[in-house]
Order: sequence, then structure tokens, then C-alpha cells
Amino acid sequence: MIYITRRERFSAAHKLYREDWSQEQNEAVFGNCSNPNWHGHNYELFVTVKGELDPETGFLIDLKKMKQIILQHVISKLDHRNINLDVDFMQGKRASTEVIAMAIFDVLRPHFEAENVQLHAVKLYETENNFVEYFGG
Ligand SMILES: Nc1nc2c(c(=O)[nH]1)N=C([C@H](O)[C@H](O)COP(=O)(O)OP(=O)(O)OP(=O)(O)O)CN2
Repeated sequence: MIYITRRERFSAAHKLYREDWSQEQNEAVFGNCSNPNWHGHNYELFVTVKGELDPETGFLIDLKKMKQIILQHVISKLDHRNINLDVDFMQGKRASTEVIAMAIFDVLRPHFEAENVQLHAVKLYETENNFVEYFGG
């Protein structure tokens, strides 16, 4: 079993809030991340897949293919977008780093399975100090 990781980046706006809470409640729980007029992050995404090497190529999966899957299904939907409003796979979900990482995992998993590799982990940095790792449910 071997693992390979591709890094991508995207910039996006979001806020952390619940519509069923007052602004005061949102601020008490989410702090300035609940600012009504949004705020942005430069996210860094690491996607790791695992499987067996193809002895003919020495590849687990062609990194160009890996890049294309991540760009098509994730980055193109998130980059320069509002995560709360614009992103189909985030509708009805909280835009926390944890939830975004889990949603990205669920989006990507079938596309890598179709390439005969297993999605191992999604690591998502929201800031240079804060990141989440998700290994599937
Ligand atoms: N469990 C979570 N907690 C928080 C999340 C989250 O996604 N999951 N998100 C936020 C804010 O959106 C934001 O990421 C926090 O920003 P900040 O604290 O400013 O992060 P920095 O790394 O820049 O902070 P330093 O204090 O400079 O380390 C809050 N909580």
C-alpha cells in the first residue's frame, strides 16, 4: 500500500453563524467569524489517496489525473466563492473547517474510486495555524 498527496489552494469567503440564533448569540459562540458581512481565508487543501502501484508505470495514480479531479469537483466550486451561498455541496451545512473538509471528502471519494484508488484523507488548512484532517466516516 502506498500513499500519494496533492496540494491545492483556494480563496473563499464564509461566516460561521446559525440563522435561528440572534447576532448576539452567534457572536458569543463564533466570535468575529460570525461577522454578518463575511470574511475570507486562503485555504490550503491536501488530498491523499492510497492503493497499489501499477508496475507498468510506477504510478499509484497519475498526479495530473489527481489534479484534474480535485480542480473539477472541488476547487472550481470553492475558489473565489462564498462557501455559505455559492457552493452546491455546502448547502444547508455550517462553513466550519471540519464540515468543509468532510464535504470535500464525500465529493471526492467516488471519483477516486472510479480510478481504482482509495481516498485516504483530506487535510484542510483554514489559516496557517488551524487545520483539520478527515479520514472518512
Ligand atoms: N472548530 C473550529 N473552530 C473555529 C473555526 C473552525 O472552522 N472550526 N473557525 C474559526 C474562524 O473561521 C477562523 O479560522 C479563526 O481565525 P483565527 O482564530 O484568527 O485564526 P488564526 O490562525 O489566524 O489565529 P491566531 O490567533 O493568529 O493563531 C474560529 N474557530
